[in-house]
Amino acid sequence: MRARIVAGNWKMNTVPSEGVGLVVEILEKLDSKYTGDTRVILSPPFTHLIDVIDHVWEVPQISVAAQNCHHEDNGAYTGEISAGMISDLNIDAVILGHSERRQYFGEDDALLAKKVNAAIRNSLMPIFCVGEVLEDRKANKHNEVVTSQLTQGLFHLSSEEFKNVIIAYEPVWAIGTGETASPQQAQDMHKSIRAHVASKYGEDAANNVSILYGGSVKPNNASEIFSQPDVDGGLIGGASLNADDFVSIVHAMAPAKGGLHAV
Ligand SMILES: O=C[C@H](O)COP(=O)(O)O
Repeated sequence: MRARIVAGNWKMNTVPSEGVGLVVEILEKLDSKYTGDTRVILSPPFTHLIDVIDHVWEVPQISVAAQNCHHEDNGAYTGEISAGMISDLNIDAVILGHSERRQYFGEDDALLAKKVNAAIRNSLMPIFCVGEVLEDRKANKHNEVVTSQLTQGLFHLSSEEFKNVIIAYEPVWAIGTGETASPQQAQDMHKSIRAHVASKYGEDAANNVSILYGGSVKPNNASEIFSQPDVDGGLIGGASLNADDFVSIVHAMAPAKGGLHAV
């Protein structure tokens, strides 16, 4: 059974002291011995990773993810951070392919495929983001765009490696805009992604991969989106910066939806 996950992507927000305050508040509100059946992932900026992992490492249901990594393991890449450096901090995962990385930093599928390899090589789970821009959606090309992103960026992995992947569908037109995909639009895309995974890796892999929705998820719309059968949780941006909102979104994952496997 696939994991149900709510991940908070803090993006380039909070200074380290504020980040520690946020994680402490989240832990208080979740209960510091959180044992809920929704896995929680916190993804702060690089500068806060050590502080955040220090606060959550004893809570088995909470993991920490970095927001990016370089595709090489080391070398003359001033200012960059490798997957091995992140992994050595006992971080579990890394977000790759976020639309902001694709849009503002020119990351294409070929580069992302190398970053995915670096993550897997260093025991980090890639949280691989895909999603179409508004023009693609209007031109009815959204499925084509997303399946191509998956094929080019992820589907070079072996079946064994693919077991460590989380997919996040984030329609670019819904990120930070207050506009969400409708629950049906999210379900349709998640179903299409799962079918595409099945065509490459088989039904078991498709049933076991967690597919998160991201794009203006808030406490007032999370339950409806999460209730869709192929939506296994969320990748939350803005609302993850407010402990009350984030915890309320974690609680919006319906317990009846199924079990959990280790991430
Ligand atoms: O990684 C998170 C997504 O970009 C969603 O951000 P948002 O919840 O602020 O729309």
